Amino acid sequence: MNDLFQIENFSCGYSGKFVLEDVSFQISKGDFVGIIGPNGSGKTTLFKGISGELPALSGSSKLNGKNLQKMGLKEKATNLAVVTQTIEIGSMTVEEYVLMGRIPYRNQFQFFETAEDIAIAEKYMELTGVTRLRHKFMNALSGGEQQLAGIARALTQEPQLLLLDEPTSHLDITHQVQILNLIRRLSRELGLTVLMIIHDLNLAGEYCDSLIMMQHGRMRKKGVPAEVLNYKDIEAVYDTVVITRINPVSGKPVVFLVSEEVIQKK
Ligand SMILES: Nc1ncnc2c1ncn2[C@@H]1O[C@H](COP(=O)(O)OP(=O)(O)OP(=O)(O)O)[C@@H](O)[C@H]1O
Repeated sequence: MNDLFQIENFSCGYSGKFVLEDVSFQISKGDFVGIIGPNGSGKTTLFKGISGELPALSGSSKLNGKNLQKMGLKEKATNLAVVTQTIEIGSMTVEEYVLMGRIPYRNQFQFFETAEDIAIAEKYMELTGVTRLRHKFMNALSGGEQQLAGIARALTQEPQLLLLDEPTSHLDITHQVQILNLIRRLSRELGLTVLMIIHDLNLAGEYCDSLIMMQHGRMRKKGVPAEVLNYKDIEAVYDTVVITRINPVSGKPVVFLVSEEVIQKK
């Protein structure tokens, strides 16, 4: 088996109350998996469970067979990187912020970054398009620019598993496509394994190898985009009328919304 990540019968929540229940799935190395589902369906809670921010109420999540909940901080940080929706920025430059991704690799008596650390940070700043912002303070960036710097830092961590919570929510279409193309490429070429929460069903369908659809804190469906993005499941989960078609160029599913006014005229 080449599963890099396995989560089994996993449940977690807040103040000991279940929010996420009995989630099980596996991800192979190099797979790009999207998590979709309506607001409040448990997507971010799942990430908090995987990263160990929330304790497991039952079940386990394993990376390379090792229980993530039991991993030490340093070991976890060299294996797992998380980009959350809100970025803790403080007053530091983009370059300093991105270089923080190398901290887990420092030994006990090392206070400064190495030439290798700098080269790795440079590479990912370039790939994410933030090199031109390197001397700017993080708190002087737009939401989208902060998001790009957050992704640059997570990639600089060179994790095996990358968790991205809505990485494109503040980005214009140029940067959405640039970032998703980059992640796609890194997963194909370097074997980076990615789990990404994404609300845009069309981007999810276009870019992800497979999708996990969440509903009421449970996993409703998992499969390739064509299996998951069908109108019956989408309408049941989102309580919204949709039409699905196939993108004539990519062959991937596309979801159209229809306004109430048009539905009433039909
Ligand atoms: N800190 C918290 N304490 C208690 N309940 C919480 C907390 N954070 C989230 N919840 C609850 O857990 C449920 C799932 O929330 P979660 O943030 O995982 O949803 P989500 O699918 O990521 O939603 P969204 O798409 O809006 O980001 C919601 O009902 C939410 O109110």
